[in-house]
Parts: sequence; C-alpha cells; structure tokens
Amino acid sequence: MIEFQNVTKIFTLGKRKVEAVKEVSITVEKGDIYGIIGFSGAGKSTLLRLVNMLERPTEGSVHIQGIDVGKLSAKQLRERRRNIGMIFQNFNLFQSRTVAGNIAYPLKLAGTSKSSVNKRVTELLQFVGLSDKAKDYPDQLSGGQKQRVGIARALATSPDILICDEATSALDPNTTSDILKLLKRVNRDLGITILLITHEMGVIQSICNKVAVMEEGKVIESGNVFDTFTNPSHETTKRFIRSVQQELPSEKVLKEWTEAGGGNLYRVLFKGERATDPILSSTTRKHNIDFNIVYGSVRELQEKLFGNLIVSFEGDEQQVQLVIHELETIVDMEEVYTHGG
Ligand SMILES: Nc1ncnc2c1ncn2[C@@H]1O[C@H](COP(=O)(O)OP(=O)(O)OP(=O)(O)O)[C@@H](O)[C@H]1O
Repeated sequence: MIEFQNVTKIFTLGKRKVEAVKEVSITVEKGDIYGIIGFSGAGKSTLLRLVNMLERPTEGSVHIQGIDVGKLSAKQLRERRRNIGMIFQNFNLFQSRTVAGNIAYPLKLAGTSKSSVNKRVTELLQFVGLSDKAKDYPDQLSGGQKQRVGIARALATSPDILICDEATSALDPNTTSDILKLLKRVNRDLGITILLITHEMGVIQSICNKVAVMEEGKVIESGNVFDTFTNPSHETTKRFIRSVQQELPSEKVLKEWTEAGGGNLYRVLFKGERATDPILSSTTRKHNIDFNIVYGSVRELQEKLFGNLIVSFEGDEQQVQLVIHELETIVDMEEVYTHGG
C-alpha cells in the first residue's frame, strides 16, 4: 500500500546538509495500523511528509498503491492527496467554522453537491459520536472532541489511508484511550490503512500491528508489534518498551526483598499460547518446589497474551536447579537478580 524503497531525504541549509531520513525501506500493507516511533528529531515527520507528498525523496522512491509518487505532476498529486486523510496533534481546525462546517470543508473543495455534503456530514458526526455538536464552534469543544472532528474531517472524502501526526500527544490518558479506540474502529470498520507517528510506546502497544523504530533518520528495527515487544533487538527499542512496562521491581523493593531473606529472582516470559499454560505450577509441583511471583504482568498485545513475570523458587536447591533447567527448555527465562550479588 505504502512502500518506501531505500528513501533518503537531505535538507540543505546554506552549506549544511541535514540527512533527515536515511536509506529507509519499509512497507505498510493494506489494513495495517503501522506505527513509527522515535525521539524528537528522529525523522518521523519528514517520513510522513514524504507520504503525503509535501516532500520528495532525495534518493529512493515512495510508492503508494503501486504508484511512484515522485513521478506525479502537481495536478496528479492534488488528486492523489484526496485519497489520504490526515490528523494532527493540534487538530488544525478552522476556528471560524462550526463542527459541521469543518467536516464539510474537504467535500466542498472537491465540488460535492450540497445534499451529498449534508448526508455525509451527518453520517460522519454519528460515526465519531458528535451528532449533538454539529453547530458548535471548535473553541466550545474539549481536546478529545476536537480530535474527533479532525478525524471526521479527514474521513470526509473516504480516503484509503489515514495519516496521524502525534494525534493523541496533546490529550490526557483517558481521552487518548477513547481516540485510539476510535482509530481502531476507523481501521476495522472502514478498512482504512493507518500510518501514525508517535513518541509514545503506549500508542503502539494499544493499536498498532506493525512498528518501525527510528533513530537519527534510520529505521533501526521494524516488524510485527508482538514480536518487537517480546523480543526487541535494539537498545532504543528496549528503552521505549521499558517506558510502558517496568521490567524489574524498584531498588527499594529489591532491598526489602533481600532483607527479608528472599532468594534469586528470575524473569519468565510467556508468549502467545504459552501464556495460558500452567507451566510454572506444573513444573514446580513435579519437583516439590514452591514458586513465588514477586512482580510482573500479563498483558494483551495484538490479541495475544504476553506474560513477563519475576519469580523466585523455594525448596531443595538441587530440585530448584532442575526446575530452572526444565523451564529454560520451554519458555524464555533469565536470572535477573542474585541474592547478595
Ligand atoms: N524543512 C527542513 N529543513 C531543514 N531541516 C529539517 C527540515 N525538516 C526537518 N529537518 C531536520 O530533519 C531532522 C528530522 O526532523 P523531523 O521533524 O522529521 O523529526 P521528528 O522525529 O518528526 O521530530 P519531532 O518529533 O521533534 O517533530 C531534524 O534534525 C530536523 O531539524
């Protein structure tokens, strides 16, 4: 659907050259919610501007639905852009137009008849849950409601692709969650492919099926969200993941654990179907060993369970070693804290 082939974008500022995007190759498939995450200055916005054709690649190409957008004329570009909706961090609504007027705007630009505009606006207001706000002005709305208007406006011309530029960064956690649910409906119910950029791993975790991690213009890791979360390879990716799931108890709790005579701690990762198997209890029971879950979580990622548990084992030392050995053959496991170590 959207294919970056070895894309480099260089900005020239006087004598200085800024390589904002370096040799990026990623493919967004139809139906994806593809998240691009990176710290400030990583090149995310530039990548989006290459998709909505506000920038042209210095090298490489961007194909959208099989068409090399770098080769289109200005007129063709304008036509193609109608097929891409966009929402923004600061909503970018027209303050002087009502909610209905904002949503109607792209339809009027496209020359749609008045009755079709009215019908479509009513439909969209209902879809985003703002039917009672049609006549309100943006400054009468909350941030979440403004973003709903932004989404309705972006959907007005029935695009195939929706681009989201830090769409929830200005919103509180509850409102973020509502907007993310709405974006999921846009993807699932309307079949719209979503490409989003964010610096929040929580956004990737809750709605994306694919992710690319950017750093200094490069994509340093990309793939399926479940695989990336459960098996990250790059330190920056690990940092982002740690921001949504603390891996270990705090130093204070570890100290208390040691003082109370607690033993070594092990991380046990359960992925997908393994997360529902009673592996810990069946293995320890066989060896007459007790286990203690000290810390951790079981969460849902892309409709699969992912457990990250910190456990200790108590009982005969030789049997404990046998349990650890046996578990290592079934699940991902590592020692994360050595008592007195
Ligand atoms: N039009 C431009 N002219 C010159 N340099 C630019 C231009 N646009 C972006 N850059 C530079 O390219 C690099 C990547 O910027 P970009 O805005 O794409 O990053 P980002 O990941 O979106 O960051 P942020 O989250 O802060 O917006 C930065 O060093 C930026 O200063």
